[in-house]
Amino acid sequence: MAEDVARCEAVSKGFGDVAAVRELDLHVAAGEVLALVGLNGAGKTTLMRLVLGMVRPDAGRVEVLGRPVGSRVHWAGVGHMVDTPFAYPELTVLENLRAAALLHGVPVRDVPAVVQEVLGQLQLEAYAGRRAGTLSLGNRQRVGLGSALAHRPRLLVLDEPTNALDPAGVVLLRDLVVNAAGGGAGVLVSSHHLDEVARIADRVAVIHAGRIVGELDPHRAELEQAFFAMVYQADLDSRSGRVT
Ligand SMILES: Nc1ncnc2c1ncn2[C@@H]1O[C@H](COP(=O)(O)OP(=O)(O)OP(=O)(O)O)[C@@H](O)[C@H]1O
Repeated sequence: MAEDVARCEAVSKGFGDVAAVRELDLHVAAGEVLALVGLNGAGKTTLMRLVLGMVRPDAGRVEVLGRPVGSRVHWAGVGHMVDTPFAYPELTVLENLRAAALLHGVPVRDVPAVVQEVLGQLQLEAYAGRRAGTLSLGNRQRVGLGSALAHRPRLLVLDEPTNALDPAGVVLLRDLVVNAAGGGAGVLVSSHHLDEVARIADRVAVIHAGRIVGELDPHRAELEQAFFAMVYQADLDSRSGRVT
């Protein structure tokens, strides 16, 4: 069985009186794409930020690449795009990709080839010399994805990576995610687009009110209907006191 590249055990995180993530268990195995779907405010971003060590859990344990977050996680083995795609606005696209590769530990001699490959994969060649701050949101998202992927991470965490992409970008992303998993990476990706998720995910976890309330088979028909049925049932269970 493939090793887990990310693992959450009974993880909780609150903000004031909002329980954003509640006693949540999750694992992502090497070579699989796990999609996280949920309504607005369900806890997707918070969960990803917990996995990436960007916020500290109130309770529970998060492990990345076999190490508890908070200890010596090999972060160079992780790639992510969460929240607004990160890019240094004053640097060009090429310089941003170079910086990301170096920061993620790509050996200096390999950086030019890695950057050229990513420019090609994300069809950013025409923008290589443009300052990132002058790009459209979709192209910044492509740079963010390139920065997350260039070093071939073992764990890839992408929060709604398609939200600013055009249809061509969506197709590119799909291929990149599937290829990353094919190469052995574990991918945790959130999305609001169930159709899109069905094309790339091995498993689909439904998060609702901070909990994983079930998994959907991405190959089943009527995925949307099954999603809403699961969310509705979770609300009923919670009201009837079966889940607090
Ligand atoms: N820094 C914060 N301070 C206060 N509340 C927060 C903070 N971050 C998240 N929350 C709250 O936690 C809950 C979960 O938010 P989160 O952003 O994780 O949801 P989401 O599933 O990613 O939503 P969306 O689909 O809208 O992006 C929400 O009620 C949100 O308002």
